[in-house]
Amino acid sequence: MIYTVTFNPSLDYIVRLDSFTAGEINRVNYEQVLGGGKGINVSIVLGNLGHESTALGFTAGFTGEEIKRQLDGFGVKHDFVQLPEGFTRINVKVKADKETEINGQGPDISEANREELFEKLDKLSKGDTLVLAGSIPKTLPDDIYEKIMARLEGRGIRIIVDAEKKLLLNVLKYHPFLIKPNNHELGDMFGVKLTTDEEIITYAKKLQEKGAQNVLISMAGDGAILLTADGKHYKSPAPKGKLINSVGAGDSMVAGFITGYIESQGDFETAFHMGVATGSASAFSENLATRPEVEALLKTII
Ligand SMILES: Nc1ncnc2c1ncn2[C@@H]1O[C@H](COP(=O)(O)OP(=O)(O)OP(=O)(O)O)[C@@H](O)[C@H]1O
Ligand SMILES: O=P(O)(O)OC[C@@]1(O)O[C@H](CO)[C@@H](O)[C@@H]1O
Repeated sequence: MIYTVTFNPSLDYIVRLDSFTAGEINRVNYEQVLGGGKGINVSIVLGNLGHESTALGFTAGFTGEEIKRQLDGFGVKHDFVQLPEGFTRINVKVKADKETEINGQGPDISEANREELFEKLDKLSKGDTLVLAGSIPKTLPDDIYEKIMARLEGRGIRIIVDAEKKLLLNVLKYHPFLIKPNNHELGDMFGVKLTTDEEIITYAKKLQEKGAQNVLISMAGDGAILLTADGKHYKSPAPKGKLINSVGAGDSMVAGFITGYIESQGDFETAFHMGVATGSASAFSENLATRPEVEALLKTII
């Protein structure tokens, strides 16, 4: 069984404008409200690709209800800890000549709420896959990722982590099966700007030295690089197409990778290509990738 955890889900309010000027009234010419947050996006795309998962995490208020309603519409199972107060954040994604994102901070989460999530995670068993993804609201301790990994250590659960900086660096000692920073996040972790593939591979190896098993570096329109635990690396260009909405492209890549890995019974190259094609299929669409869209792009890169 696959589980995703989104510590800080969001209702993404995506707007398009011909131009955007800070400090003035700007009128949009397109708007959409999508339930999101990284783990939730992974669950939605897994569902689109034909794999069942359960979305876990914390939801609150009317925005949390809307996310659950949308997940029900997609047929995605969910079992969130319901917070008694506050509301799940609204993240604003402004698409004009440049892309601007305003991500909310998220509701308060008490120790008792946290314990409720831990109890749900205690039910996972050998062979399960767990995706831990995204930022955390300010009331969660920044060792929450570590605490979960420590609690599940030695249980035979395949853990995938998609988070930034300290949240990611601190879990490497628990040997996550896969991590997926993008090239900018990889550079930020070491305080460097990475430009060439060689530099990216060098720094991705440093994450393996710190404990990560497999490292998938996404590079938006430049494709991706995968370093596997057995010392191999793979590089793929991104499929060609028109960028429409990159929100969730990285999460889609994670869902595609899991799908390829499961369907090929553990072949990393298949998983990698499926990940790249799924990321791009989402980037080329208003909504998250569907299976026919992914399969059409897959043919162009293998
Ligand atoms: N402009 C693009 N053209 C083609 N493919 C793209 C483009 N942007 C993203 N992708 C695909 O999606 C994958 C993941 O994208 P990206 O590196 O932007 O992830 P990310 O930074 O984690 O994204 P996000 O946080 O928005 O989900 C890329 O490796 C690529 O396959
Ligand atoms: O603030 P975080 O948790 O880092 O990112 C949240 C977020 O930007 O990630 C998803 C895209 O990857 C969106 O659905 C969501 O708004």
